[in-house]
Amino acid sequence: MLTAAPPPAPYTAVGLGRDPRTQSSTPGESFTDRKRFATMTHTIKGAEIARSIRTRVAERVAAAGGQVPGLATVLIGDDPASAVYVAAKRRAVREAGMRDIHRHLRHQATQNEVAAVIDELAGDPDVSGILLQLPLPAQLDAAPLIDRIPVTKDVDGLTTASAGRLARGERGMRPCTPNGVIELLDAEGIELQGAHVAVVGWGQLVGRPLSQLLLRRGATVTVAHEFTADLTAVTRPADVVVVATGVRGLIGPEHVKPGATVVDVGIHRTPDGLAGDVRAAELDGIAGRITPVPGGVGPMTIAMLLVNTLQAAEWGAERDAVPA
Ligand SMILES: Nc1nc2c(c(=O)[nH]1)N[C@@H](CN(C=O)c1ccc(C(=O)N[C@@H](CCC(=O)O)C(=O)O)cc1)CN2
Repeated sequence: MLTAAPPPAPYTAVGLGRDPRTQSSTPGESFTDRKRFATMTHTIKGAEIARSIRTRVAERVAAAGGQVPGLATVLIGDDPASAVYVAAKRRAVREAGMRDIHRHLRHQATQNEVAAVIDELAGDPDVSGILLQLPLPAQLDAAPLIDRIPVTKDVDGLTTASAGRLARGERGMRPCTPNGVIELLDAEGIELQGAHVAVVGWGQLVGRPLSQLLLRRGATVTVAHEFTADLTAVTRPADVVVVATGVRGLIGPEHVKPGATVVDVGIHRTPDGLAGDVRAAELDGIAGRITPVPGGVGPMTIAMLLVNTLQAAEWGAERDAVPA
């Protein structure tokens, strides 16, 4: 059944319209003026929130006994960042008491070789979920490979079928990072219904699915990107700004309304360590809340992958159940 998104409701965030931090600044106002109203910027502890989700998943796995959920990770090539992420996912799977299944193909793997591995995992009853780590080497076409993953095992929520289910508001797997962003906002008690959320980034992994999830929560969503002509005009009115562009340091104080929540999905490896798409230090005392890099959204991606794998195992058990 097609269900409509919930109607907009009055914005219920505490203090809106009274707290000067939440009021848009007037034209010509300097950042120094805006800082006059500043209070402490709260750092959203994504790593802690992720840890508590992972603990709850592990408890559910232990309580279920019998059928152990299994996650199959497929890594092609030797991209160092991908290797780090896959290793972290596999560690999290084992810590949760799940079965860790892994396939590593050489960088030159062909489309047919990868397809054969996915087909083999798709038919394996011990595999509850399949994850094809992205990005793939240039000779491979990701979309048809992702679409070989059965929708019931699509723990990344990236198949065409899962994306369609999300667009239509039907039951299905949601991509891990956008799901993690919503979890973070919920954990912080940020009211989404009626809030104005600016999503900066249009990618399939984060921006597009996140905008759909937010719409279904009753947020007023504006989607922008690094080529938006006047990005500030889009982000400054927003109560929540989520940034997933892959452009390091794109967002600074000029883009953010005092008191707004800023969620940084970007991760860049620099000589000074990890950095995000947001110039976080410059937002101190301006943003009401901000996610750090590292320790913000990244760990949530892995926690939500475990949640999806548990869900996939439950769907697998339902599918395999013999009717009485
Ligand atoms: N098939 C997929 N590929 C990719 C996805 C995805 O969701 N599915 N997302 C990203 C990368 N990613 C997961 O794969 C990911 C990114 C970051 C983290 C994380 O925990 N980051 C830490 C820092 C760790 C480090 O980089 O040293 C943090 O932010 O604190 C986990 C997973 C692209 N590919």
